[in-house]
Order: sequence, then C-alpha cells, then structure tokens
Amino acid sequence: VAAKDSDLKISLLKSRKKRLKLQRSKIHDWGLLALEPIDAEDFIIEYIGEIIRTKISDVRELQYEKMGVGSSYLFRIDDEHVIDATVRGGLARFINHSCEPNCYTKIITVEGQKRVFVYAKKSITIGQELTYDYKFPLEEKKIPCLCGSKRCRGSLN
Ligand SMILES: Nc1ncnc2c1ncn2[C@@H]1O[C@H](CN(CC[C@H](N)C(=O)O)CC2CN(CCC(c3ccccc3)c3ccccc3)C2)[C@@H](O)[C@H]1O
Repeated sequence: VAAKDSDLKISLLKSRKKRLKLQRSKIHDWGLLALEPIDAEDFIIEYIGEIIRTKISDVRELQYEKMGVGSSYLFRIDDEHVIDATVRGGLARFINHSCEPNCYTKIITVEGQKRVFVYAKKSITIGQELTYDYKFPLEEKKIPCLCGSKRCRGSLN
C-alpha cells in the first residue's frame, strides 16, 4: 500500500510542475532559473535519466572524459546505481551546485525504482537560479566551486 500512496503523492506533485527556464548561469555555463515564485518544501522537478549500474557509469565517465566533455550528467542514487541524463535527460541535469543551495534532492523508491526529486529548501523568487548541494565525495583533483556563496567550501569535491 505504501508504494501506491507514494505513487499517488508523486503524481499529484507532478501535476504542479513549476515553470523553469534554461539560461546562461552566473555559476557555470547553463543553469535552471525559476519563472514563478516557489515556496519552501515545494516539489520542483524530477532528475530524469537512464538508471544504470555504477560499473557502467564508470566506463561512460571515462568515455565522456575522452570525448573532451567535462563531467557528464550523472547523478548517483546509491552504491549500485547512477542516473545518466547525458543522452536522454530532463532539465534537472542543468541544476548547478551551491554550498548554500535553495533546493535539495530526495531519493524516493516508487515501484521498486529509486527516483530523484528536487524540492525547494527555501522560498525561491522569479529569476533565481536553482541550486542544490551535489555532495560529491572528496577527491584529490579538486573542481573549484564558483557558487559565490559566503560559506562556499571552495570546491565541489
Ligand atoms: N558551483 C559550481 N562551481 C563550479 N562548477 C560547477 C558548479 N556547479 C556546477 N558546476 C559544473 O557543472 C557540472 C554539472 N553540470 C550542471 C550543468 C552545467 N552548468 C551545464 O551547463 O551543463 C552538468 C555537467 C556539465 N557537463 C557538460 C557536459 C556537456 C558538454 C561538454 C562539453 C561542451 C559542451 C557540453 C555534454 C554534452 C553532451 C554529452 C555529454 C556532455 C555535464 C559540474 O560537474 C561542474 O563542472
């Protein structure tokens, strides 16, 4: 029954999709901007893509790097699975990272499938860029963070 309820809840959430716009970002290349005011805790958008196993995503990550493509549109959902939005992905793949984000992501299992939903962490005004904390694992090779927030951690990883 629980799965059904969460299904229903999600479909209701979907009915209230927010109007968003892909635009040049002040943080990095392209970003997603709110075209209508969004209240804290509102559901905004799902991170849509192909669910693949981590091993496959590691191979694809190398391919993308060889293709001279920066990081690709990969979203880790757990140790075993990654969502790859590179080829078939939704707008959520353009949401940039911030150390003081206005959104957060939630992983909800629907009919045995883990899916990623983006919610507002605080109220968002028209024209504001959506951001969430990527929570990348720490790495040697740092990606400098350009979020510009006062408490910026300096790097994404
Ligand atoms: N706060 C931040 N500070 C500094 N950098 C930040 C911050 N937040 C996000 N980023 C950067 O954005 C990345 C996340 N990004 C979020 C959206 C991004 N803004 C964008 O404009 O795409 C999605 C990835 C960026 N890549 C683009 C690949 C694309 C491509 C590659 C080369 C040339 C053109 C396009 C590609 C195209 C087709 C097939 C495969 C890949 C995917 C992070 O890994 C980081 O590099």
